[in-house]
Amino acid sequence: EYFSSTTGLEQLLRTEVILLAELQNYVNEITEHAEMLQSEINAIQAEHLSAADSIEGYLNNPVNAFRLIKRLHSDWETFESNVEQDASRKNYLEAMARHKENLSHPTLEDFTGTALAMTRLQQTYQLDVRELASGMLNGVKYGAAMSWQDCFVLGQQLYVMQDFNNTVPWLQQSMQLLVQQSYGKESASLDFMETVMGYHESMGDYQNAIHLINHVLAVQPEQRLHLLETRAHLEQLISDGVKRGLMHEVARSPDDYHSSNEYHMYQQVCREELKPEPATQRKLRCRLHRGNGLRSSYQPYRLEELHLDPYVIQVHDIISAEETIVLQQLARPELQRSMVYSLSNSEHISTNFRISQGTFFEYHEHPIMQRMSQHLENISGLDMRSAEQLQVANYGIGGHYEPHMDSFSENHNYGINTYMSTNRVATGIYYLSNVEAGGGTAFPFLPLLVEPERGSLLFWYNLHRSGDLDYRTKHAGCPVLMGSKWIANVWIRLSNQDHIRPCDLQRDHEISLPYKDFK
Ligand SMILES: O=C(O)CCC(=O)C(=O)O
Ligand SMILES: [Fe+2]
Repeated sequence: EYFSSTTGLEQLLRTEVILLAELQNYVNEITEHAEMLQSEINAIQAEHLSAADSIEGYLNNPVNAFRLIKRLHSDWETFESNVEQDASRKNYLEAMARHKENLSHPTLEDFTGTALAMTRLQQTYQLDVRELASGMLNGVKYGAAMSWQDCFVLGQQLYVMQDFNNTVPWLQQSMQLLVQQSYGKESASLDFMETVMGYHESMGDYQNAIHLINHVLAVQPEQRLHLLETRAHLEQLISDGVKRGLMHEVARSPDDYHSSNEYHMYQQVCREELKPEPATQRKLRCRLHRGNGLRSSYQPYRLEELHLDPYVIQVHDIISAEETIVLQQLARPELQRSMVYSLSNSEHISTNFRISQGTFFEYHEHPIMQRMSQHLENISGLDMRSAEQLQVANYGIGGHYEPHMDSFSENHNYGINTYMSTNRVATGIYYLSNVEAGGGTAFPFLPLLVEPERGSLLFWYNLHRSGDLDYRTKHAGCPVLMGSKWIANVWIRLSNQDHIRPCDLQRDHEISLPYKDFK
C-alpha cells in the first residue's frame, strides 16, 4: 500500500523512473529504425529526381535499368520484412509486462485513498479547488498545476466513490481549464469530452454539460448530430427549472460523525480558527525541569506547559535531529499500514480514520530508544516497565488520525492479566520531524493545536487521578498538507504507578463527563 506514507510514494517514483527509461528506449529504437527507412526513401527519391529530367535517357542506361529492377524485385521486399521483423514494439510490451509483475504499482485502493486525501485536505483546510488545481496553497506556489484531465479523473473517481458533493467542484474545475486550454481536435478527444459531458449531465450540472456539447459541436458539427437533441433536452430542463441529478439529491446523513459538532471543532483547531482562551493561556509557564532526580546527568529539560487540567506539556530539544533521522531509517523497512482496535469485532483493522504507516520496537533494540524511555521516566516519574512498545509512525500527504481517546473505554476486555491489562494512563509523542504545513496534534476540547517540532516530546495524562477516563483528552493528528510527518508514540499503562500518581479517593471524573458523548 502506497498512499498512506511517504516511503511508499518513494517506491512509486522509482517505478516511474524505470518505466520512463523503458519508453525512452522504445522511442530510441523506433527513431533509429525510422531514420534508416527515411534514408532509403531519400536515396530512391533522388534516383527518381534524376530520372525525371529524361526518363528515356535514364532507362536507356543499363545500370539504371538493372537498379530499378533489382529494387522492385528485392529491396521493397526487404523493407517489408524489415518492418515485419521490427521487434521494438514487441520488446517494449514484453518489458512492460515484466515491470508490471516486478515493480511497485498503486492499487485501486491507493487511487481511492489518494482521491479521498485530496478532499480531506480541501475540507479540513478549506482550500479552494481552483487554487489547489493551480498548484497554489494559501497564495504560495507549491507545485505543478493540474491539467483538465487530472481534475476530471479526480472528479470521476470521487463520483465512483459516490462522494457527489466533492465531485461537482472538480468536474467544474476541469471544465474551466478545458475552455482555457487548447485541446485535441481528433475524434478520440471529442469522444472523451462526450463522456465528461455525461458526468455533468448525471450530476445535474446542465449548464456545464451544454458548454461541453458546444465545444464538441464546434469541431465536428456534422459527425455529432445526436448532441443537438441532448442539448435541446438539457436546455428544456434548465428553462423548466428542473433540479435533478446526483448533486441535488444527496445530502450527507446528519448522524455521520463527519457532520458532528465535535468533528467540526476538530477541523477548526487544525486550521487554528479555534484556540485556547487567553485567560487559560496566561497561567501557562515555561521552565527548566531537572527531572525527577533519577538521572541528573541529563541536561535540564525545556518544559512548556500547554494545558494545566488536563495536564499537557511539550518538552523541547530532547533528542537531536540526527537521532530522529536514525529512528526514521530504522523504521522505514518495517512500515505497515497502521491498524486500530475495533471494539465491535475485537481485532485490529485498517480504516480511513487513521491513515499512516507504523511499526513497533522494543526499547532495548537501540540506545536512542532506551534514552527516549529514560527521558520519559525522568520527566513524568512514571514507571516505564509499564510502557507499551515504542510505535514509530509516518504520515504521508493527507495522512491523518481522526479524534480518538488513547485510553480504552470502560467496557474494554483486556484479556490476560499482566501490566497490559490496565488502561493507558499517559501518552508521550516524540516528534521525529517537522511538518511543512498541517499535521499538528489537535485536542478539539481544550482546544489546542500542537505543532510537530523535531526532537520534542508531547506528554499528557489520559486518565483522571481516580483512574476514570478524562474525555477532554480526545485528540487527533490533523491531515498533513505538505511534507511528511514522523512520530514515535509511547503509551504508559496504569500498572505500578500508584506511588507516583496516587489515585484519588474522590472521583474527580465529573468534570470531563460532558465530553463523553459530545456530538
Ligand atoms: O499524529 C498525531 O499527532 C497523534 C497520533 C495519535 O494520537 C496516536 O497515534 O494515538
Ligand atoms: Fe492518540
